[in-house]
Amino acid sequence: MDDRGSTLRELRRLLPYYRAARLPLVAAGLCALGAMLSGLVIPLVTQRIIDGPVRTGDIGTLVWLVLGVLALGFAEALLLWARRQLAGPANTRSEARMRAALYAHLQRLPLSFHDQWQSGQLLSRGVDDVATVRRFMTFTVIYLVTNTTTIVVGLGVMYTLSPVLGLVVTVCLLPVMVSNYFYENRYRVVARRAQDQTGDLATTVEESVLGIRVLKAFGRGRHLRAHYLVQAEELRQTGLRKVSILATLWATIIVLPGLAIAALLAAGAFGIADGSLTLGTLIAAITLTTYLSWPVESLGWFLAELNTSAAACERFGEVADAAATVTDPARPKPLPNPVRGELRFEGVRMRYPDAEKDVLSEVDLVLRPGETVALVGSTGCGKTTLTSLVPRFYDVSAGRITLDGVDIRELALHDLRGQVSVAFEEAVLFSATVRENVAMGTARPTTEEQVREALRVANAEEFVDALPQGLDTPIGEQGLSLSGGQRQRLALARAVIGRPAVLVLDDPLSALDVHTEAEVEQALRRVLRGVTALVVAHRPSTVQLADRVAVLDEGRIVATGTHRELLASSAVYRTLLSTMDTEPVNGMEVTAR
Ligand SMILES: Nc1ncnc2c1ncn2[C@@H]1O[C@H](COP(=O)(O)OP(=O)(O)OP(=O)(O)O)[C@@H](O)[C@H]1O
Repeated sequence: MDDRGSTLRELRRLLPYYRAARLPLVAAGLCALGAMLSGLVIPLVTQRIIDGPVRTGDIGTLVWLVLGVLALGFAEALLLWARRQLAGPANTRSEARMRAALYAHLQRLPLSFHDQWQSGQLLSRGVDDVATVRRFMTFTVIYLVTNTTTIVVGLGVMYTLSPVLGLVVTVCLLPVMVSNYFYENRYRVVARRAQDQTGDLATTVEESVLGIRVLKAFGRGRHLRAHYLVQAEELRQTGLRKVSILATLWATIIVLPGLAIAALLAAGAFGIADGSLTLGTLIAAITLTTYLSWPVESLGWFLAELNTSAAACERFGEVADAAATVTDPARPKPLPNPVRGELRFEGVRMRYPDAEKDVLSEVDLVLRPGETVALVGSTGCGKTTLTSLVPRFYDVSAGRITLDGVDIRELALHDLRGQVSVAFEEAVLFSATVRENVAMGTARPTTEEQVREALRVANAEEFVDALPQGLDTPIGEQGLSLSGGQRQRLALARAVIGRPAVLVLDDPLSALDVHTEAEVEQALRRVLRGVTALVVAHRPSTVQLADRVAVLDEGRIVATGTHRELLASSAVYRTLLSTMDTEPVNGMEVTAR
């Protein structure tokens, strides 16, 4: 009972997406019902033919009755065609609506959600589960209703033909219904498991494709393949379990209508012998039972599909219902005009969901407009976490961050992110052209000159022009066809194209070799001109770009000042520098004194 309730509850979630499709779906259902009923009438006409013209030799009536059977056959075919024509377009539209809604919601969901979800699980929900739901709405729902109606009407007709034969058929078909009910509950559990395992498998495939270089470099391909095979085997076992449940169900289902026909023949023979039944009635009853076999047999299949779809809806809902915790305020404040870019951290505390302690416990820091501040600290002390609070990838747990005096949570996300640009340690590019990748840095339409200007600032115009199709050169997934330094410079161009007031950079130099580092460093110098920038520094060369340095230690900013000031005043800073790359950069003294 509870299960049935939850199946319906899950399916109710489809209403918003399928509301617009309800008229075509009802019309398609009526067509399917009409087709079924026209098929049901055929046995009755057969009875008339056998008990009428076949016995009396009345050819005129025979012709009309045969024409009637033909017309019914045509009507059935036409109605089935109309059902597909009506249900198909409406359902594919709703499927697209579901996909679009899920995709949009995935964009809204905070990083804390994405941290916890495997991409393969999201992929299988957006692709497989939505398709399962569409199949359900195209076939299952319609046939569950029409088949049940056909069974009820068919049994009614059977009882009007002969109550005894009606009873015989009911007794034989009842166990089919019961076993349908019994098996579909078991099938539901296995169906859900199979869907989850498909998601796990998709995650493994995706990760091994994205990480193919690492796998090859470390020779771990074989290991991951073994892992993949284990997962594939688990999925296969679940598939076999599904097959086994369905096989038992089908065996029960197939044998019983056969038994019904045998019982009808036996009971009918007695009826004809004692004159209580005509031959026409017996043949009509047998034809009717044969006709009812499919609706009865398929009921189990459709109930299984109902459960698969309920599981798909449940899985869809796990994402669609996840709360978008980082959202626009109810009444966003307007951005100051012009934005000066003063960034202030006031008593900022941050703890990740489910974490036991704070990463940041009391961060106070002011970045003056146009100033570049390098953030240094030991590994894992929370530098990336601090920078990711500025574009509100995560929200502070306490305290506040202000931009020109306005709490960033009071700004519309769109406004905030229009003013705060980011570039990460690893430059992430998309499988699109250079132009599209750079233009992605702003929501505003961009001209070629603006893209070029951004590339110039990022020291990237020259190498882009040397690419086979210049700005229109497609770059592979993740930009793997470019060198590390080229990728990083494109990422910087993307960060500056929207002319942000604030730049947040997670050491763009740290993943580069010395030669490439010099190219990107040059780009960074230009990028940082005129904007407020918070730059995580893993290398002395990055520290060198900053006007001031802030030292993060044990969740707090323990010292701020110029490099020289800190060398003189902060023991933590000196220790940190001694653990960094100690190579002097451009004559700068970086080693601990
Ligand atoms: N998404 C997350 N969920 C939970 N904990 C996280 C998450 N990201 C980081 N952490 C934890 O927060 C702490 C700070 O991580 P963070 O990446 O901010 O450090 P970091 O100073 O940038 O490190 P590094 O210098 O090595 O890049 C670490 O203990 C890390 O395990």
